[in-house]
Formats: sequence, structure tokens, C-alpha cells
Amino acid sequence: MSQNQSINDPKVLIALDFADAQQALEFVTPLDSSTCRLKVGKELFAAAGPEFVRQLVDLGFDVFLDLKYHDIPNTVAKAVQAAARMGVWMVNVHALGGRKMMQAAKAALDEMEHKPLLIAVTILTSMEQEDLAEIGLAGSPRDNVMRLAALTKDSGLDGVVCSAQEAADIREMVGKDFCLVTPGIRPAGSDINDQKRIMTPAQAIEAGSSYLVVGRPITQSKSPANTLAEINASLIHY
Ligand SMILES: O=C(O)c1cc(=O)[nH]c(=O)n1[C@@H]1O[C@H](COP(=O)(O)O)[C@@H](O)[C@H]1O
Repeated sequence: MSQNQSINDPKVLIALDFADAQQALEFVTPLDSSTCRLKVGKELFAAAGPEFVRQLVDLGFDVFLDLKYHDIPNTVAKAVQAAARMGVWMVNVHALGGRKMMQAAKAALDEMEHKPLLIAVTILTSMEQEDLAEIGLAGSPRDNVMRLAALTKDSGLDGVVCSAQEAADIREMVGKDFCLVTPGIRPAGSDINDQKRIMTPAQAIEAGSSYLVVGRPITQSKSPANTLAEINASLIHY
């Protein structure tokens, strides 16, 4: 597969976890918007703001605005509408914000002309059972993820963020029309960093992931374009 081969519905969402717009733009400039999508998270958004998100959208990229809203329903409803006005492709909230918050967010987006996909983070991929116990959540990460994924679907959202290790069970529970976005993706041999519940790109898609969030394995690579092309090539049969 050539580095620039365009893909129908790119599966890789590159996490642009950079300190400022200039670094992010240098990284993005050689990328082809038909081979990946981009995720803007809290660090870059705090530094570069809505203007930079609009710039990425204007460059032709599908942007996942990953601000993981978790607040009272009215505040989250207004926040997802502001995200929609930036033209983003996907936006997220924390499922731990509860049914009323998720339903308010969904209803708010239904009023918008441009409606991004709305997904909910279940349990962060950096958390293990002991971390959950410490904040009063009984059961395994998997138990909690399954419960929150069911609540998210029932609240009318488009999908969840979860670890690929839980994707197969969730896929079985929710059926095919629910979006599973999985971070904690590590190509064989790459550093795990602070992630705990990880899988390779091909394993994750095999398990039922719809989209893969990949940050440092691509952004810290000596050749990001090659690493992206290798990941895309490993997914060509799916
Ligand atoms: O919502 C997310 O994207 C997210 C949820 C989660 O449970 N775990 C998780 O790692 N993420 C994000 O996915 C990205 C993973 O980056 P890397 O670990 O560098 O691949 C980061 O931008 C995280 O903020």
C-alpha cells in the first residue's frame, strides 16, 4: 500500500496531543486527509482553541473533538452545540455524567444543522480495577464498561469510547450500528506508555472496533507517515 493511498472511511484517528498549534500544524501538513482522521484533545484545544479546529476542518480533515464533557445537562448541551458549530465530525462526553446529561447532549445536537457523531467515554483505558475501587466503582473495568455502554446506547448516543479489550463483548451486546472508538492501540513492539488495556490495530478491528485512536505510536514515530501507512496496511482486509 502506498503512503498516500486513500481509504474509504479511514479507521485511524490520530491523537494530536501537541502543546501548540504550530507543532500540530507541522505534523498535520504532510498528512493526507483520506488516510486518517484527527483527534483534538484537551491539551491542544486549551492552547490553540476553536480557530485551530476550524482550520483543520477547512483543510479537509474529519475532526474528533475529544473534550470529554462531564457537567450538568444544560452546560453539556450548550457545549456540544458549540462543538457542532466548529464543524467537527465527532464529539464526546463522559458516560459517568449519566443518562440525563447524555440525553440533553443528544437532544441539543438534534437541533443543529451540522450534527457530529456523539459518543461517550466509558472507563478510561488508563484505569485498572484498583483505580475504580478507589473511586467507589465496584467490579472489574469490563463490568463497568458494559454497564456504561448499555446506558449510552439506551440514552440514544452513537457510540462509546472503550478499550479494544472490551470491544468484542460490547459489539455482541449492541449490534453493528453502534460506533466503538478504541484508544490504547499499540502496534506490536511499540511503547505502552501510560495505557493499561491495549491491543494492536488489527486485533482491535477484529474485536469489533469501528475506529482506532492512535497517538504516540504515530506522533512520536521517526516517520509518522510510514507508521500510519503500516497501520493502514495491517487493516486492509477489514
Ligand atoms: O477519549 C479518548 O480519546 C481516550 C479515552 C480513553 O479511555 N483513553 C485514551 O487514551 N483516550 C485518548 O486517546 C489518546 C491515546 O493516545 P496514545 O496513548 O498516545 O496512543 C489520548 O489522546 C487520550 O486522551
